Amino acid sequence: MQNKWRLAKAGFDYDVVAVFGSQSTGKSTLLNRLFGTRFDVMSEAQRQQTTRGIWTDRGTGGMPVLIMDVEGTDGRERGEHQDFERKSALFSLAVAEVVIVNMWENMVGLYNGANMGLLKTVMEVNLQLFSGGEPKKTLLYFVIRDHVSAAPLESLAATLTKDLARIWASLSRPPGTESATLDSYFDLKFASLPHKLLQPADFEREAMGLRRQFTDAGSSGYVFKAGYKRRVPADGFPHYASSVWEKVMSNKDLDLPTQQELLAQFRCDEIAAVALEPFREALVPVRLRVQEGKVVEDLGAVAQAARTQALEAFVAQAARYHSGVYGKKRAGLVATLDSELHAVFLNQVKNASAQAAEAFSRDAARAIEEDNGGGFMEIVEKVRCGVMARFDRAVDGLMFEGAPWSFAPEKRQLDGALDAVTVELREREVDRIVERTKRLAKDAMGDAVAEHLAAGEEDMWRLVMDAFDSEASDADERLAKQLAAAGLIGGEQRLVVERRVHAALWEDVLVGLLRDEVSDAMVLLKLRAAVEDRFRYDAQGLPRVWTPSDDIDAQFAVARESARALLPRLSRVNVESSAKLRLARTFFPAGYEYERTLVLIAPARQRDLAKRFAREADALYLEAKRSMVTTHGKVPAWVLVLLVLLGWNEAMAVLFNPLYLVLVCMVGGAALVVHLLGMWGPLLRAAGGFTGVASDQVHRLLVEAVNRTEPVKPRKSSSGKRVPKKESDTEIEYTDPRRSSISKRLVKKESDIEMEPLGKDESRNSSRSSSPRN
Ligand SMILES: Nc1nc2c(ncn2[C@@H]2O[C@H](COP(=O)(O)OP(=O)(O)OP(=O)(O)O)[C@@H](O)[C@H]2O)c(=O)[nH]1
Repeated sequence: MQNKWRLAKAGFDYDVVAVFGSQSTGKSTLLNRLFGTRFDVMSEAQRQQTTRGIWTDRGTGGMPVLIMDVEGTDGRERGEHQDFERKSALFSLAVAEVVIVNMWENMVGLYNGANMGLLKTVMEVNLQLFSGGEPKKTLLYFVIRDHVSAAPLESLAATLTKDLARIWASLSRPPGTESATLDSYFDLKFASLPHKLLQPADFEREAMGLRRQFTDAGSSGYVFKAGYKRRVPADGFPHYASSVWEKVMSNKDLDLPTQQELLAQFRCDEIAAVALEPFREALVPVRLRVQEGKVVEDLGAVAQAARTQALEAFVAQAARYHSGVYGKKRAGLVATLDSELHAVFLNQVKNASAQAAEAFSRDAARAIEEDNGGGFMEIVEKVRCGVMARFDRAVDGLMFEGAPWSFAPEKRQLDGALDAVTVELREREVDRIVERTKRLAKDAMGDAVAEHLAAGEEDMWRLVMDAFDSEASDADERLAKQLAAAGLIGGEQRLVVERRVHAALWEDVLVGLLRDEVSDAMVLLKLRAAVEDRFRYDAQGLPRVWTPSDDIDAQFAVARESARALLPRLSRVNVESSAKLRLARTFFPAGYEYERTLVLIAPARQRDLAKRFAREADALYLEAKRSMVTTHGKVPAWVLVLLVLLGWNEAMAVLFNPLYLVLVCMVGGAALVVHLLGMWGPLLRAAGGFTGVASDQVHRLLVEAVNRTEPVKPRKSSSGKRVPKKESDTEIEYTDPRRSSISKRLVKKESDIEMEPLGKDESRNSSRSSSPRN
């Protein structure tokens, strides 16, 4: 249809004509005249059958007509294959809309002649083919050859019509067609041609006139009327013809409606397959990009164009076929197109979703970071709107008219993912606010806590708790303002955050500060300050100078006991006075056990500290005793006598030497002044200190001198770090504890503090002070 006759794209605009008749009656000659074909014509000299089987050709001069030259009936050569006549008639009537019955004039009226048998066969097979459905008319065009008699064509036509009616009446018709008349199945048309050999010129002229009826659609006798068409689209003709032929040759029932449905199914599938090819090709590049995780901007447009093109190509060809089959096949094609598109679209939506979630998380975090005054929720909502708008744009392009899909579930899923990111960001924001609140609280409470604990007064916990309560109230106020400004949360959720902040203020801030204050070094410092406060200074805060009349033991016992009483007080937080903690159940988060944080110094550590304090206190006591011996020691009488005897000459020399006398008087005067002022104790201590410093200096110089001669490796700690020199390790300045807090007097950090030498226990203490806890 395509390669030889160029008719495949003709749709329904083509016609099929077949010629029947007895053998060698000039059928091929007639067809060649009418249609310009080149069917073989029997040679004049050799009378034998020329046409065997059925031959087909297209009319020349652009005629969209297929002509079938059918083997003539009564063929002697066929012999036993008599049923070929019936089969060829069945096939021709199934395919051709116009059947030319070629006969000699002298055959007209011969009812028992070969032609009548042929006509009977034609009518029978026609009934077989069309009785099932809507009757399809066929034009029977009788061409009477060698019309040489005087009988007019009308008379011949009437004779033939009568014969046909008789045959029709004699047919046993299938149920439902009993009352059907001949003309409900056939139109009859008659023409005659002069003798080809006797009247060649007339023959040619009239043959040309006949030709116009087949070529000139405008002529009144035009034979190819729309009602005769078998409605087999040109591109389906080969399949239809071969399928009919197959049925005919295998003697199977042949009904045209079924054949046409089968043809429609076959052709619609073929057309759909062809239409799908460019569609799939157009999708390949975008599908690849989508599979790489990209969002393809023009995916919707590309897909829609490819889909429309495929459908149009299908409709253009398939719509000519059986409407029921076509409808189903079209729906099938649409389903295939849409399912392939949907798979790509789903990937695109998945990519768009992932990109939206990522962009939201990143952009929102950045916008919060660069916050220029907008509230948290305002910022997040703005970013979210932008992200969702981008997602909608990517998805909207995929929703074209009649599309059976919706991406609402994917959008809901994305909404859920963005909600989760929002919650995460909000928690991070709340964490930041809580951290800020904690920092402020630490700054605010740090000094007060240190001061109250350093004073160690009976009511120190009340003061500490007052400070905590007040800070907690301030923090609540600050938090409420910050949360409101950020538009973060309110109501129940705010209460939850508040309680979380309370727990942080309590444990991370206050208890943290308190634990710093009750480290070993700090506790020992406090205890020592407490004992010194009572033992070394009098009620007016002046340093004591011990005299033999003082009861050092009693004074020391009182001072030590008062200091010892401080240790248990420091060991546990007393929250009785806190109004906030009285309502701990609603103040802290549910399940928070603040009681476990109350113990600051465990009993074992308390015992250890008590021992270490006792040793330090003993040192104070011994120092006090020594100062009294130094100040008030008595010189024995024999020493004085010995002194007079041995120093008589020197004394006389001094007395009689004016220079020495003046010097002695000055020294004596100064000593008298010191004595009268009661300054011997401090003076001796100052002298002792000076001697100590001088001895240290000498010691250092000696060590340096030795080191210069013999290099010594630097002393290292177990961790490999250089250990500072002992001489500069400790630098503690003591002043009146009633005038400033102990904490402020601590110049070096606690780990650097080293107590005074304590004889045999020194090594044990020093090893304990370098333990990890310290
Ligand atoms: N008398 C007469 N002879 C004709 C006419 N047309 C053709 N012939 C001759 O009849 C013979 C058979 O012609 P074909 O055209 O081959 O006849 P056919 O019916 O096609 O023959 P088969 O294909 O063998 O059945 C040829 O020798 C023709 O010259 C005609 O109109 N009148």
